[in-house]
Amino acid sequence: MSSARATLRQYFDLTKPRVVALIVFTAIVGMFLAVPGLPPLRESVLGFLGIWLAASSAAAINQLLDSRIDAKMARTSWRPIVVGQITPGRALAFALVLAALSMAILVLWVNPLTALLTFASLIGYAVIYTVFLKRATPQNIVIGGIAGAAPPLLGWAAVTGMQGEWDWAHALLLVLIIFVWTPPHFWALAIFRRDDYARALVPMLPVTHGVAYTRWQILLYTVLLVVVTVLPWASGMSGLFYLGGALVLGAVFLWHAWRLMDPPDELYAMKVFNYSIVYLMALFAFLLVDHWLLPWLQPGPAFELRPAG
Ligand code: HEM
Ligand SMILES: CC(C)=CCC/C(C)=C/CC/C(C)=C/COP(=O)(O)OP(=O)(O)O
Repeated sequence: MSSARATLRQYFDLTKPRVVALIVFTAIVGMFLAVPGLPPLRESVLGFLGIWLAASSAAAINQLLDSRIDAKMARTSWRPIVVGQITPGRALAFALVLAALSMAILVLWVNPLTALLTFASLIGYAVIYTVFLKRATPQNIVIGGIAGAAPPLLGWAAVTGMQGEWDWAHALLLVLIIFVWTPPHFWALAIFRRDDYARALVPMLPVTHGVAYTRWQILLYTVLLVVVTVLPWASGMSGLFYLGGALVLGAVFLWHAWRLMDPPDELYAMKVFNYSIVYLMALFAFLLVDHWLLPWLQPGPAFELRPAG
């Protein structure tokens, strides 16, 4: 690889691109669900850019502030700041440029509310979670999960400005789904990587309360997740196509969480973690496709019984 390409790759890695890709996808689904038909092109594209840049900036700040922890963990010891490929000063400058670009785009061309909510999410993850919660309590990822769960609300706000009567309720329902999904997502990985966290003195649940307790918590949150994912259908936001998909995906998640109580091997926790990612991606894809199918699947006038005359 040429050195310019290698450098580009290192800055790209600094933004946790795969996590941010799923985050941005949930924001895009929020945009589509916020309005009937297609969302306005200008606000969608600029909103997408602003949210993507902010999430990338937050990820870079996280790597900057966490570099000493990352250096102690096998999973993260390759990261560009840890191995000296990017200096802390350059990482900070890079993150500040991304954040400034994001805020400029959102304030000038989307709306101030989206900018404010996006900025709060950035601070929530990059500072409140990374600097305080992560090092302080095993509930770190539950509380910190609010920032990672916010993107559907950010997308919704970008295209509506939250002017409609039901905007907050429906957008917060999507946030609630990701919020409840985060503990099973993360704790499955944390079970497998518990030695890493113990070595780095990070109080993650499997370290502070043990693996058996963490497995119960994963099962509990997965049950809650299945219940919460029924709400978009129950509230009339989504249709039967979504409900069917959510129930099948949820049943598989429950089966995994149940098996994790007495797993066949150590690697099973990673299977659950990998499934959690497929689950969220597919769940939001179901929300999106259902939104387009809804007008066709709901009985239209052709099916209505009208009184004669
Ligand atoms: C506080 C909340 C969260 C915590 C603590 C957390 C934690 C983690 C960790 C530790 C990893 C492994 C990353 C690595 O090895 O580089 C990971 C991977 C991942 N997370 Fe999360 N996560 C959270 C929220 C989210 C959210 C909100 C999303 C998306 C909506 C997400 C999507 C992903 C994806 C796609 C991966 C796989 C990345 C890869 O394959 O490189 N996470 N998460
Ligand atoms: C503006 C906006 C939408 C912000 C979104 C913030 C964001 C990128 C959230 C992702 C959460 C995440 C990857 C947590 C990883 O935990 P960790 O940092 O403890 O994991 P690590 O050990 O892999 O670094």
